[in-house]
Amino acid sequence: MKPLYLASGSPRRRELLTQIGVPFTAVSADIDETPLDHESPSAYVERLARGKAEAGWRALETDVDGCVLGADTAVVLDGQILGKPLDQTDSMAMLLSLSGREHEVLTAIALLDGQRCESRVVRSRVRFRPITEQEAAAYWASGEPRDKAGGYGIQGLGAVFVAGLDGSYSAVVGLPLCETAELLGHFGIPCWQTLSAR
Ligand SMILES: Cc1cn([C@H]2C[C@H](O)[C@@H](COP(=O)(O)OP(=O)(O)OP(=O)(O)O)O2)c(=O)[nH]c1=O
Repeated sequence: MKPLYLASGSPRRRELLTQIGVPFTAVSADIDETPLDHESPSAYVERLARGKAEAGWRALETDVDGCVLGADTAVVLDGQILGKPLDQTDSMAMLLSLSGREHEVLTAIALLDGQRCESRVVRSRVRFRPITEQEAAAYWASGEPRDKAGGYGIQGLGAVFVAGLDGSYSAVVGLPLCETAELLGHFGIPCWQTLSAR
């Protein structure tokens, strides 16, 4: 089986990939995440996922037989991309804008080897219950929003705001496992084999 590299510094993505039993090595893939003018959220996450996979590939140098997986997640409200909060004011404004409403979470994955790159964009809808200013301040103080797109983590304390989800839970956390497993299969890296060998 080809060695797999995960081009990500996200602990969530590492945990999710571990969940489906595929052995991998994490490599860093720092790229510029500034959206282009007039770029749609879907084009944005796909470009970044591909860019992270390519940056990971360049970091490998010697292992030309390997495969590199990159991913990117964006929270989208009224067509606007909400990134990671800059500070408490930004975080609270983000959370209060999501309060009592539905938003989209887009996660793109890209898988690359020496010959080709394949990518997918997974779209989920998340509905938040109304959130008070006091709750938004207390949530910031918990430390959870800091490194997360849209300023919340569905897998953590942020779950108390989530009244509904239509889509992929793992995609909201950062790596859509159904689609990731499918792409890995296209590149000759089956999850099932590893799972049945446990
Ligand atoms: C919406 C949401 C996002 N997130 C996280 C997943 C990602 O780590 C982060 C989105 O930012 P990304 O830029 O997609 O990822 P990252 O910078 O954390 O990691 P890397 O680029 O190195 O792979 O937000 C959650 O953990 N839970 C959630 O519910």
